[in-house]
Amino acid sequence: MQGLITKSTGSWYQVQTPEGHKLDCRIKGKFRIKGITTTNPLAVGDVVDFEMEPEQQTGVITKLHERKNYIIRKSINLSRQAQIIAANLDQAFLVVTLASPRTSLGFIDRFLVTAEAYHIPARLIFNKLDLFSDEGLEILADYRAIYENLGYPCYQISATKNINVNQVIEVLQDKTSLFSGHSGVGKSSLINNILPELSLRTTEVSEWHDKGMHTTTFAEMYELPFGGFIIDTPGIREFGIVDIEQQELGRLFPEIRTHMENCRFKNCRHINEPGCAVLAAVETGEIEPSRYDSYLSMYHGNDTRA
Ligand SMILES: Nc1nc2c(ncn2[C@@H]2O[C@H](COP(=O)(O)OP(=O)(O)OP(=O)(O)O)[C@@H](O)[C@H]2O)c(=O)[nH]1
Ligand SMILES: [Zn+2]
Repeated sequence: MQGLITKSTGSWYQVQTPEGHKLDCRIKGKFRIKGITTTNPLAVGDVVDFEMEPEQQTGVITKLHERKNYIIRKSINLSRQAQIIAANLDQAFLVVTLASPRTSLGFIDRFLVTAEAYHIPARLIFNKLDLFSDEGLEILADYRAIYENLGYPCYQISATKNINVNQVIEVLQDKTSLFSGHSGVGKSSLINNILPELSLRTTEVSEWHDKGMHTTTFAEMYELPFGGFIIDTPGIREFGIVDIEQQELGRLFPEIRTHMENCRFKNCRHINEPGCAVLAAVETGEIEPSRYDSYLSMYHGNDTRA
């Protein structure tokens, strides 16, 4: 039988059947991804085959279907292992606030670069619109201009005052959408607004806890009544990209990607090389300084690893 993993603890997986039944499953055998070592073999969004365990209410996962994409984070320990957060995503949202808490442009850029690396369309949600001063609204307009020019759709909403949330809902239908963001930006408020019946599901979560399982660091998937799924990523502070070569980093910035073809040297790092078209575009303002700063900081971050 085929199913979709909607919840995971690392040892137990909740699998949803096409009929909507949910079943706790374990894994049989090994599931490995070529090229990277992961702490968890399967994640929410994975499509799997499973069998019922004889005389049990539980199942055994026997096969992982090929993933369209997946997103990982680096493990907290130093083992260079990665944790798969979710698989088979259609799009990823970052919930951002300009104040309490303030999301930095660097953090936004890291999220976008990660999404680019995994070929996942990304969108930005600026939340707590009701709290914005006139000055705040100007900053917001500047931020939107930066990211919309790069092709990332932006939304300005209030999750609790229900402003423009419908614009977000409109792009969720029949898609699997990941939601991420700093703690306190209102991600839970937004998801509760989108899925008012979620309080019903939180009961399920506590039942799950009674089994002695930890859900805190694992993403969770919720089905939308109008088709599609949303994936909440609690406790995930930052995504990581495993094995991204420094040479490839520029390609993950759309505006660097368009200029780098014109650099004098094929292996230009866009740092201080003569004839660098990227540096020239930073000079003219065609490339936003904050974006270029993010490129440099990520480039050097990768440098320390090598
Ligand atoms: N004024 C205002 N407050 C909001 C809005 N959205 C969320 N909040 C408040 O911000 C605080 C944090 O919201 P949460 O939804 O818990 O934030 P979160 O991002 O899920 O945070 P974690 O649960 O820690 O991951 C709460 O006090 C919310 O009521 C908004 O649009 N406007
Ligand atoms: Zn260059």
